[in-house]
Amino acid sequence: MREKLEGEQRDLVIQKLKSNGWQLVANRDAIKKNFEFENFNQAFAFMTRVALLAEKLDHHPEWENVYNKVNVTLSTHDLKGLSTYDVQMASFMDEVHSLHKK
Ligand SMILES: C[C@H](O)[C@H](O)[C@H]1CNC2=NC(N)=NC(=O)C2=N1
Repeated sequence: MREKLEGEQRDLVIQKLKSNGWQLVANRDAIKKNFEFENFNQAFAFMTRVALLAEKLDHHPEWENVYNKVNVTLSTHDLKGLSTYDVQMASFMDEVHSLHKK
């Protein structure tokens, strides 16, 4: 279920995300992380796996890829903020990254 994160729940979630290398974006309610891989192939494999979940949830990352780097921002556009889907996407990305990293 997709819910906007608020109050204490939001604080707890953000604390956990920060401990996994996510940062709050300065001028909007969003989180970001830069992922690095061995090479382009690993980076693209990561993006392919993440894309399947994004389509399933109808929840898409803002991201850019240059060779072995994928810079990601997550936010829920129609709620103008962070939701449970951003947290789900972030943890999935961390999990997939740990399979693909050097
Ligand atoms: C029409 C379509 O369902 C919406 O535009 C979806 C697509 N993907 C999305 N992705 C994200 N991150 N936030 C949204 O609000 C969103 N909305």
